[in-house]
Amino acid sequence: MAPTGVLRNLTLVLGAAVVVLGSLLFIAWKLYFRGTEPAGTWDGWELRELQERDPAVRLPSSPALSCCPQAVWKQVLVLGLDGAGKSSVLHYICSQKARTRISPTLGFNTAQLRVGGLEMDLLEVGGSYNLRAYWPLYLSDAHVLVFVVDSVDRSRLLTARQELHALLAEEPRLPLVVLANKQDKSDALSTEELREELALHLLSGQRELFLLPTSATWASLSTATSVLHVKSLLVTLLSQP
Ligand SMILES: Nc1nc2c(ncn2[C@@H]2O[C@H](COP(=O)(O)OP(=O)(O)OP(=O)(O)O)[C@@H](O)[C@H]2O)c(=O)[nH]1
Ligand SMILES: [Mg+2]
Repeated sequence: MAPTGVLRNLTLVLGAAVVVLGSLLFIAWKLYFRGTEPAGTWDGWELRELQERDPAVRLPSSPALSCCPQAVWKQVLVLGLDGAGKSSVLHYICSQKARTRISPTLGFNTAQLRVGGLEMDLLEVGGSYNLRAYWPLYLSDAHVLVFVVDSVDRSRLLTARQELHALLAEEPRLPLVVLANKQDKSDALSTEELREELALHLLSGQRELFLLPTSATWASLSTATSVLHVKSLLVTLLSQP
């Protein structure tokens, strides 16, 4: 391999390692301080984008004093291939607004939502090839996995299926919410077709498993494919004892 190729690969690996370290630090930070932030409502949300170059610098400032120490903290891990719509879905869930332009996630995004006594951290790890190797590191803290699939991207369905099955092989009980995203597109596969293509029956077993059609566009705000249904489902799932 030419020296420039080696250097490029080395840079990619180092970049990804920095991302992972930063996000693990962030999770540790959240675990350490969980329950010490003020409670809010669906309107009380934050979305942070932490890029690969300076993850530590962008860590949140010191948390506020405790007002609701009894709040229950849960983490939702949002994964899926690059371009599937993870950031769009997150943004929509948190702000109830669709975004017309969104950049690929180079590291990870995190958002916080509070509903009554439930505090949810939603963590998206980018879906590009070099970041997928790190997905399994985030599973152990997750209470629910949301896996977003581009319902139009037929050529990569097999890859999505392989990544999902590999991830869950070691997690037989982790609840799974699969989002059949981009249902607004005319050539989108239906949820039944996707259930088959992703071989979801092999993943059901002991876990709770849901497959929802979604669309993270303005036009779908009040339709059956609205991402807002995901929000309700997550609250229901995570409110269980
Ligand atoms: N038509 C349509 N486009 C969507 C939908 N959701 C996302 N998109 C578009 O798909 C592209 C990728 O969306 P992202 O949200 O960045 O995808 P991602 O899964 O976060 O990708 P990575 O961060 O690279 O892993 C963007 O151009 C979005 O505007 C949807 O429901 N319908
Ligand atoms: Mg993204």
